Amino acid sequence: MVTTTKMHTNSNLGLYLVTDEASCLGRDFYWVVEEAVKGGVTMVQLREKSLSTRAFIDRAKRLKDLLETYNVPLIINDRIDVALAVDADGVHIGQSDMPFQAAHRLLGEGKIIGLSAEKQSDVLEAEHWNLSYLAVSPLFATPTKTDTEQPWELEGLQWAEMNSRHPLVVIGGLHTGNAREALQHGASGIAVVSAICSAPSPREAAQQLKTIITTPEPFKTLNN
Ligand SMILES: Cc1ncc(COP(=O)(O)OP(=O)(O)O)c(N)n1
Ligand SMILES: Cc1ncsc1CCOP(=O)(O)O
Ligand SMILES: [Mg+2]
Repeated sequence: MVTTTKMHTNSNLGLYLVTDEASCLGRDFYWVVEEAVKGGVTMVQLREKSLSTRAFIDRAKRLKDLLETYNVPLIINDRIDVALAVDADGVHIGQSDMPFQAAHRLLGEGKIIGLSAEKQSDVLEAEHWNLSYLAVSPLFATPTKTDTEQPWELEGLQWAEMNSRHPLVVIGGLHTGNAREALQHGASGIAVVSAICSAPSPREAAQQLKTIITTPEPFKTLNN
C-alpha cells in the first residue's frame, strides 16, 4: 500500500460526480444529481458536449441553484465562458481545452481549476501551475469516453502520485469494486459518471462509494 501525505487535502474531492445525461437512462437529470448528492457526492461537474451555449447556461444556472442548497460546488467542463456566466465554483480543463494560464487569468483568484493529465509529461508540466486537482485520466478504459490516450492503470497512478504535488482525482471505469485500490495507489478523489448516473439507485450507489472513500481500510496483521 502506498501512503500519501496528499490524501484528502481538498475535502471537496472525495466523491466527484461528472454528469452525462445519456447515462441517466431516461430519468430526470436533476433528480439523478440530487439523489447522488443526497448519497454523499462532494462535487459535481456539468459536462455537456452538444448543448448550445444558451442551453448550457440555463442548465448550469438550474444546477447551481440545486447544488447551493446542499453546499456542493459546481464545476463546468471545458467552457470558461459558461463558468463565468453563472459564477460557477470552478472549471475542469483537458489537454485540448483552454490552457491553464488563460483560464486562471479569466477566472481570477478563488476558483477551482482541475486539469486532466493523460500522460507523464502532462503531470510534470502541471507542477508549474496552481491547480486545485490533477485528474489521472482515464485510470481504466471506459465506454463512457473512448477518445482517450492509453489508460494509466494502477501503476501509472502510483507514478503520478510520486511525481505530482497536486491532489489526484481518478476518472474512467471507477466503481465500488476498484475505488479502494485507486485510493490505495494515491487518489484523493474518485470521479464517476456511469457508476452513479446509470445505477438503479444513484443515491445508494453514491452512498456505497462514499463509504469506501471515508472508511479507512483496517490494518492487515501478519495472521490474515
Ligand atoms: C474530473 C475529470 N477528469 C477528466 C476529465 C476529462 O477532461 P477532458 O480530457 O478535457 O475530456 P472531456 O471531458 O472534455 O471530454 C473530466 N471531464 N473530468
Ligand atoms: C469524462 C471522462 N474523462 C475521462 S474518462 C471519462 C468518463 C468516465 O466515465 P465512467 O465513470 O462512466 O467510466
Ligand atoms: Mg475537456
